[in-house]
Amino acid sequence: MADDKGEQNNGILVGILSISDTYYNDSIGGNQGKGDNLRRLIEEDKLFTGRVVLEDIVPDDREKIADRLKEWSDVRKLELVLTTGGTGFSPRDVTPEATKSVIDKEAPGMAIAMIKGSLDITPLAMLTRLSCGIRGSTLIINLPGSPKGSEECLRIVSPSIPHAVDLLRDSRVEVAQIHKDLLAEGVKFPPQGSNFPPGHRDTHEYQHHKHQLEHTHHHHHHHNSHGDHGDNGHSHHHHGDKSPGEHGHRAHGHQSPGHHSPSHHSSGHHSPGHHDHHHGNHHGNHHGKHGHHINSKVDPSLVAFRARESPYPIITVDEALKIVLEHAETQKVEEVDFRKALGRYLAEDIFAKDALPPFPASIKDGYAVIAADGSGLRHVMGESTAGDMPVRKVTPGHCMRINTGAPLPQGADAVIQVEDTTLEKWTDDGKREVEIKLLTVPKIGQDIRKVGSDIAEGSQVLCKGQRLGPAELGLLATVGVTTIKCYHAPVVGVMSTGDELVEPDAPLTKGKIRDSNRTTLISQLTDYGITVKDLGIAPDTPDGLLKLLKSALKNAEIIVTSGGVSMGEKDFVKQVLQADFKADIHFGRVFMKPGKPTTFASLVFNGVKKLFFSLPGNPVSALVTCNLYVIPAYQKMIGSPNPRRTIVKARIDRDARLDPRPEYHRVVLSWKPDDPTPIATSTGNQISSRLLSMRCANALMMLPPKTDNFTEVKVGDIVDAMIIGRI
Ligand SMILES: Nc1nc2c(c(=O)[nH]1)N[C@H]1C(S)=C(S)[C@@H](COP(=O)(O)OP(=O)(O)OC[C@H]3O[C@@H](n4cnc5c(N)ncnc54)[C@H](O)[C@@H]3O)O[C@H]1N2
Ligand code: MOO
Ligand SMILES: [Mg+2]
Repeated sequence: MADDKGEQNNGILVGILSISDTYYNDSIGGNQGKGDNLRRLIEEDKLFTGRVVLEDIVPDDREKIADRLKEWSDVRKLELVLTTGGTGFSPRDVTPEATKSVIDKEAPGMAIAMIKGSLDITPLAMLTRLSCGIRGSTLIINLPGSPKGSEECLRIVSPSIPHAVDLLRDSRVEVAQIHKDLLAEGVKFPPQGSNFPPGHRDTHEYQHHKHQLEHTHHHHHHHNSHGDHGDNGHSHHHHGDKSPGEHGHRAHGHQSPGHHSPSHHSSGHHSPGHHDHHHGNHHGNHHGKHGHHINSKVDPSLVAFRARESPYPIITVDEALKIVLEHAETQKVEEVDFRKALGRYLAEDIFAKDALPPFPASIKDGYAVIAADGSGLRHVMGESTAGDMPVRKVTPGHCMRINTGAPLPQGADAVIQVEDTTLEKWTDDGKREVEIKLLTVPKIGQDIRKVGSDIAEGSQVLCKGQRLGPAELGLLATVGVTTIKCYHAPVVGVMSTGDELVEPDAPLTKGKIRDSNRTTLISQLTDYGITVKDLGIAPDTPDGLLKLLKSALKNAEIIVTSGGVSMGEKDFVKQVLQADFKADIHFGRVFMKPGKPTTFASLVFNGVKKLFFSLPGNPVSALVTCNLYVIPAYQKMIGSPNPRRTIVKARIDRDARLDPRPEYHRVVLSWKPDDPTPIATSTGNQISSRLLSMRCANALMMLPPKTDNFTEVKVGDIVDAMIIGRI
């Protein structure tokens, strides 16, 4: 597994990196042939058995050189990288510095040999600064810039190169072999998927797993035969790990020996592939404030040992949501000021201590009268306005001006609205009404709200478990209950991960994209009244992730990350959660589109249960899975009796082909005048990188997975749609 036979037969895989400002500028649009002499030495003169597979020119720029060296060793997996140029004394010469910044180990002997050999030829060799070393399993050798100098130096070190490369290859094979042997001896590596499903952790299962570790293609009967192929063009059909709805047994992926398999039951031996030295953080931990180094147990250099199939069983959305809701425990009750309680759930019943209205109150602007007087003339004796209690009593033949909401004066038993009266007599200055005429016959109680007619004294106005929206908070204000018992509202921390990410206001430099997930996730959560903590961007390194996640634990109870959960060799989130935090990974894959690598984990920190939602990095996947899992979990924690999303029926506006995975197709729901069923208008291309497919979407049309007989839905079909936005 560690070595491809073909590679060995063709000799050492070599890259030649020329470093020169001048050559770089001249070379734009075409390689100027710098480094050709070295290629000839290898391929024609056969200095050693090798093949030059990559050649490039970069300017004398430390970062550019370092980036290329990292790419060639980590991604391109070259076995030998020769640099030529940038090794002198001029201020622009930075090749040795760039090299030193990326290598794990120096190989000073090679540099000494080259300098010693060159000194025999010219004393000017004293001015050559060369660095050689090893990054991962790649040997990097600096050579001088001049064709003559570089050739001489390569000749000097070439006898040692094949053996050096062999040793680096061997170490890979050896590590793999050691772990294979350990497995054969029955050393307890954590069983795969041992956290899932939660009810299946018995010893029997565990033993069963141990025996299965090497024979991983282990099929169980599924009730459901959907394979999972063809997602976004990655259409490898794996076996064994695609078992939607699989109960009772976990699916088994292929265990790579150095891979941290998903478990917290690690018996002190959780990192079989871990070397006892720690690598520096090659990628620069840009969050390091104090220069304090935190070391993750995850070794980022073991690229070759990453799992080639996900060890996490794929589970259905229903199962995933059930697990999430089981772990999202309703929080403890706390007292809060009602002004801070919008969106929260009551943990107590609320009663009215007073009646509303507390006095008989007028419903109209008009006159308080005695009904028995009938219609006709009344002498106006004064007024009752809101906010005052009238002192005078209405006597027969009299009336009192009254406003809406004002207390009914004593003696009166009806209100006549001003529209039903005429003014008969008034004072010359126009300041006083003296006599009016009622045009209608008043009835007792007319236009009067009785005491307690809105809220009776002592009655229950709110119940435990009700959500506090605007009206409910208004009721609390009305009854004067300003401190209430609610379920604790956890703080949600939101973090992006990825070396490619820059802040939205930053200019785009090479290879970078702007971080949109923090914006979408923070906004989505804030929209639900959630207190959100922005945790920033973590780099794609175990150390960087560890550091940011550690601080996240102190600041948040639910931690939402995006990115770094799939199969990439830089996808370290799951490994760090498991190896460094000993987190319980409840699931690591869900049979859905988008959102397949959605990961959910928990751990107890300082006595508090913390939940981790590690959402996929694709912008749509992150936002959809936040809606599907994070929001229901939060709702459950703050006491919602019904935390699941609302699902309605909708009519699809076009034909849509089904995906092998159940799809959450983004739509805009709208209503036509004569049709009670909403129309679901698709947002178009549903690829999970396309955030435009979420634009204005207020629902997710829940399309079933494709089967042999059922491959598409047709325009006009009625489908389930999950409401995720304002309707
Ligand atoms: N070999 C396989 N590759 C992939 C699989 C798989 O099963 N096997 N699954 C694919 C699926 S499905 C998804 S979804 C993605 C999920 O990837 P990760 O969660 O590991 O995320 P990254 O690799 O870090 O990023 C994916 C993508 O999203 C962009 N991204 C990440 N963070 C942000 C952000 N904050 N703002 C904007 N864009 C972001 C990132 O640049 C990548 O383009 O994996 C598939 N691969
Ligand atoms: O396709 Mo992934 O499942 O985009 O989220
Ligand atoms: Mg990835």
